[in-house]
Amino acid sequence: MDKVIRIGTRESQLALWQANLVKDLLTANGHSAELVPIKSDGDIDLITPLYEIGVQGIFTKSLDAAMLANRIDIAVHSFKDVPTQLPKGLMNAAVIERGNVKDLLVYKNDTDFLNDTAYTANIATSSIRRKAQWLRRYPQHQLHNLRGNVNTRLQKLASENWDAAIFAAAGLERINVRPANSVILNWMLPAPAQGAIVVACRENDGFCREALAPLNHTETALCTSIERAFLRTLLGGCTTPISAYAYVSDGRVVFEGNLCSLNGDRSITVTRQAPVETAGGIGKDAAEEVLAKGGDIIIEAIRNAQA
Ligand SMILES: NCc1[nH]cc(CCC(=O)O)c1CC(=O)O
Repeated sequence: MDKVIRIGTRESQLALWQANLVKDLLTANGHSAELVPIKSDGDIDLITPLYEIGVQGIFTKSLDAAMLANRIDIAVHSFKDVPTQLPKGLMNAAVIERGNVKDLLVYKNDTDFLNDTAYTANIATSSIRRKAQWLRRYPQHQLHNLRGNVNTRLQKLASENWDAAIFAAAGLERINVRPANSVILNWMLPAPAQGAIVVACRENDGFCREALAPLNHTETALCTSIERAFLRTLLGGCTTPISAYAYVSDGRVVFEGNLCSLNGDRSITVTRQAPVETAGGIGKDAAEEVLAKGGDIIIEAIRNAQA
């Protein structure tokens, strides 16, 4: 009998859903696996916006520590929460096929306010990427902080006097809590790796690496690695409104990346296309173009504002 693979997970409904998916995939391949729920700092303080906490990997570091201490064997993460610099000794061993990548607006009554330029709508999100893109499109709106897991955020929206709140569609759809009052924001460019799930393990754990290899979805792994290379090249250690999305169409990777100022008054978008076989470098390339087009000045301004 195989050893039982210990799967570390956060305790939110979405995290447990994602961990159970990985457990089912491993079990279907003949492995034994069990869930080990672990609290993350990002789930304990639900008031402070994440960009103010400023810690890279706030959702992932408790699981990373548990893996390095050999209390769990693998960890399941929303890929967009994973820092581009992994702790020494850990590796991303599989990227699961991507779900819905888009952002979703959940509204209270109707979406008429989107077409009424005289109305100051109240929109809730704690994501600086969503804030910046929203303000670029709707500069007259008022934004409010909204933290917590998907379920707490939906409850908070119901109890506050806000017009709408922004979520990752994948988060709501996976656990079946997408309200009827919701619309996909097709114009909003998602966070790098949004909608994708990654499974990490110890680099020296050959057994888990082999068990996870068949779970890797090549196309999702390629697209998210391009998006994360864009992020890594732009990110000088500060929290910045950076978006990126890559997908494969007719054997080609189509990429779009964006860097925005905090209030959305400046925005640089870069696009790239390349055949799948040679697309590995287009995320880094695109980021260098953003920097050359004035992105370095936007990043410097954000760094000064956050210092
Ligand atoms: N930052 C929190 C987070 N991390 C992953 C998801 C949703 C699932 C995903 O994007 O893969 C969410 C919630 C949200 O952004 O609304």
